[in-house]
Amino acid sequence: MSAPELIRIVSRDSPMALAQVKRVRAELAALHPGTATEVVAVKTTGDKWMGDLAQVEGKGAFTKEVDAALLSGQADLAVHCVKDIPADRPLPAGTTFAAFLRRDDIRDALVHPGGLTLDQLPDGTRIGTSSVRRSAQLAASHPHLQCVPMRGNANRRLDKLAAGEADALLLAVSGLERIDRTDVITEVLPVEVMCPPIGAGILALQCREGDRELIDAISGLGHPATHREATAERMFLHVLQGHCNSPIAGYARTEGSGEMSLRAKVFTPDGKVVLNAHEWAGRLDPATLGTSVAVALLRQGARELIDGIPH
Ligand SMILES: NCc1[nH]cc(CCC(=O)O)c1CC(=O)O
Repeated sequence: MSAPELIRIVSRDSPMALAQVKRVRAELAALHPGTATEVVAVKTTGDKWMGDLAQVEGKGAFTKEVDAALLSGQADLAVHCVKDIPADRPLPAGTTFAAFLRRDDIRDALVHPGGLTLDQLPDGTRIGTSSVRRSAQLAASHPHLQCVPMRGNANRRLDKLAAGEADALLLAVSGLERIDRTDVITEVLPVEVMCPPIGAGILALQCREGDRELIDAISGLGHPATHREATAERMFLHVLQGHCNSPIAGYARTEGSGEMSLRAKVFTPDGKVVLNAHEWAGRLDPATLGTSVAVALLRQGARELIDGIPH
């Protein structure tokens, strides 16, 4: 198989994003030993702005500058967390997903410097999170805890925790693995306790549409089950027209039998209303499964819940 001599990889410049690029380079080196890679690191609006994401057109705050580097030809390949790619609009015109890497852990973890688990946290414990998905689920299951807004990349949040801005954090296990900080995890929360976001733990490799040789070379890094899961989850979010601050959670899972199911939830921010849906793919293709689960939630009133949150 022929592969380009040089691939310029663009990504955010956070420690987590750069670790993701390192994985991509390692997988590329194994598959195409003759191909050199270069890293183009960019700061995104989402990294620079520490206020409410909705105020900086939240959708795409972590992807806009990366996409621009790809489209302008400054780079050839973009690495994104699927979780951060808006699903309520198409990918930027002229770009396409060339591969989804094998999925990492999809769960969230509790980080509590005192070593407590979620059920052991005392009344009024301040959990640093700006995620409506996390705060709604916590409000439902642990109403005695208090969420305080916290943004910034995972390393910065750990610094803020150490500085006393919160008593505990919820962070993605996969993210902590990538920055090599699983040592701070005091409890990995089962998906039944904290339903993950759409696209959790998946890295997408995005190229320019016309770049045939590169797309062919990259597609060898793709993981088929992850690709199906990402497709089902993103179609689900697309049909719901979820936004960056949506009270939406869900995950597709491929069982040992090879069959995939998609479970999803929509909440009110106070966690008092939780809509649930779970369907098996059966003969449905992944995108149709995503549509079907979204429609099931829309029938239960999901539209009102999603639109009820400012964005
Ligand atoms: N919001 C930032 C972000 N985007 C993706 C991940 C985790 C890694 C992933 O799911 O791919 C994180 C950190 C977190 O939520 O703790």
